[in-house]
Parts: sequence; structure tokens; C-alpha cells
Amino acid sequence: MSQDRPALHLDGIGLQIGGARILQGVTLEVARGEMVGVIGPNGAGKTTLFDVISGVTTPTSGRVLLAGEDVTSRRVHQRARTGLGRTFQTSSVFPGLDARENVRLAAQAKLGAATSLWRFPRRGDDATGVADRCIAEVGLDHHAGTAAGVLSHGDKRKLEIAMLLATEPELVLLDEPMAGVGSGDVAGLVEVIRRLHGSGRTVLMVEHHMEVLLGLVDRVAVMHHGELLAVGTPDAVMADPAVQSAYLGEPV
Ligand SMILES: Nc1ncnc2c1ncn2[C@@H]1O[C@H](COP(=O)(O)OP(=O)(O)OP(=O)(O)O)[C@@H](O)[C@H]1O
Repeated sequence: MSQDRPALHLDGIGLQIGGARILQGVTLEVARGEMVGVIGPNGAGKTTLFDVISGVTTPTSGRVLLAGEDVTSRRVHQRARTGLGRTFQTSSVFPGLDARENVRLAAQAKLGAATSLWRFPRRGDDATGVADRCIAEVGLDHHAGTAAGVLSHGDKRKLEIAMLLATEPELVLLDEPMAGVGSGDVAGLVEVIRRLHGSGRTVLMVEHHMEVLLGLVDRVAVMHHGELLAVGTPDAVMADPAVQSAYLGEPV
């Protein structure tokens, strides 16, 4: 990605499905290395916006630029090649495979090898090396040989982040990383996200766990009825009467 352009620029994004206006006029710039939280009441359009950024959904108006490059008409895998990575609200791990194997498959896909489960993994081969590094980065070394299906929710989320890291993203979209995570696992996961960001990556995160989100991000973008209601530092945004009204369900 180019150094001087915003990592992400959403330029007047709109999405109309049938008679429903799902997104309207969403304009947002995220600088390289910035961490921005996206919040808003249920149904505000946060996940749909992530779908538009990652290429799952094509907007009916506006443009998506990654590092200055217009990717609006590019598909998911093409955007992934430009350095975009995403986790989903629901777990995307293969439960029967161990943690290392899950990450190795993600690394193999990035390295362009056939994503075959049957390819014999050897220590020292590229994908296995990447997998070991990414597993260590999220602090799951001790579970590298554990079947993903038996990991705690918190460890599954860490594993998903390791799988994401294996694709070497520069812009990371995290969709509710704390969803389903027990209170004992929250601090560890926060630390992993902090490290993910600390190593220079740009992060955009949807998260309902407000305390966690406000403690992590540089700026917050608030969505309401498909529009961006406010963007600013956590303190400024939470003090904004329009944002408070949106959360209380009052008209704004
Ligand atoms: N394909 C679709 N067709 C029609 N309506 C849709 C479609 N996708 C999303 N919507 C509607 O768009 C709105 C935004 O949904 P979205 O899931 O993006 O909200 P959200 O802010 O992520 O909500 P939550 O916090 O509950 O996950 C909702 O009213 C949803 O019902």
C-alpha cells in the first residue's frame, strides 16, 4: 500500500436494496496505522459497511479506496491481495483441525500453494513457519496442537486473528472480536488486538463491548440508520448529544 494515502477512504458510500436505504453518504478516511472503532445501535449498518469495504457487497453509490486505489468494483480475493484482511462475527475456524493447521492453511492460501489439507506439513516449510510465527504472535503457542473446536471462545478469536495475520494484511477489519468471549478472556484478547495494531497495521473494528473499544481506538465512527452520525476521539464522540440520543433511541 502507498505510504502517503489514507489506508482506507470511503467516499459517499450508499447502498439501496429494493426500496430500503441501507447505507447513505458514508464518507470516512482512516489514516495508515490508525485504529478506528465503528459503533451504532443494532441494525445501524456496521456489518454492511464492512461487507462493502471487503467486497462482499458492491455499493450502489460512492467509492472504496484502499491506499488511494479505487477498489469499488474489485472482488473479495482481489482486495485481500491488496492487503485487506477481515474477521467475521461468527467463528471461521475448522474445528477438527489443530490451531497450527488452521493458520497454516491461511498462510498457504496467501503463499499461493494449493489449499490442500493433505499436503504433508513439514517444519521449516514456508507456510508452517508463518503459522508458527503467527500462533506465537497471538500467544497461542501452547495450543498449537489443540483441535480448534475445543478452544475457548477467547482462544478461537485469537486463532482467527492468527489466521488473519498469516495473510499479511495491512488493513484489518475486526467484526465484533469480543462476541461470545468470557470475561476471563477479554484482557488477553485486548492485548492481542493492541499488539496487532502496535506493529503498524491499520485497524477498523466493530465492537459492542464499549469499554473495550473506547480504551483501544484512536477515533470512533458512529453509525445510525445507515449514516455516519459522528466521527472523533472517544471522549468527543461520547459527549456528543446526538450520539447519546441515538443510543437512547430518541430521534436525532
Ligand atoms: N441483503 C439485505 N437486504 C435487505 N436488508 C438488509 C440486507 N442486509 C442488511 N439489511 C438491513 O440493513 C440494516 C443494517 O444491517 P447491519 O447488519 O449492517 O447492521 P449492524 O449495525 O451490523 O447491526 P448489528 O449490530 O445488529 O450487527 C438492517 O436493518 C438489516 O436488516
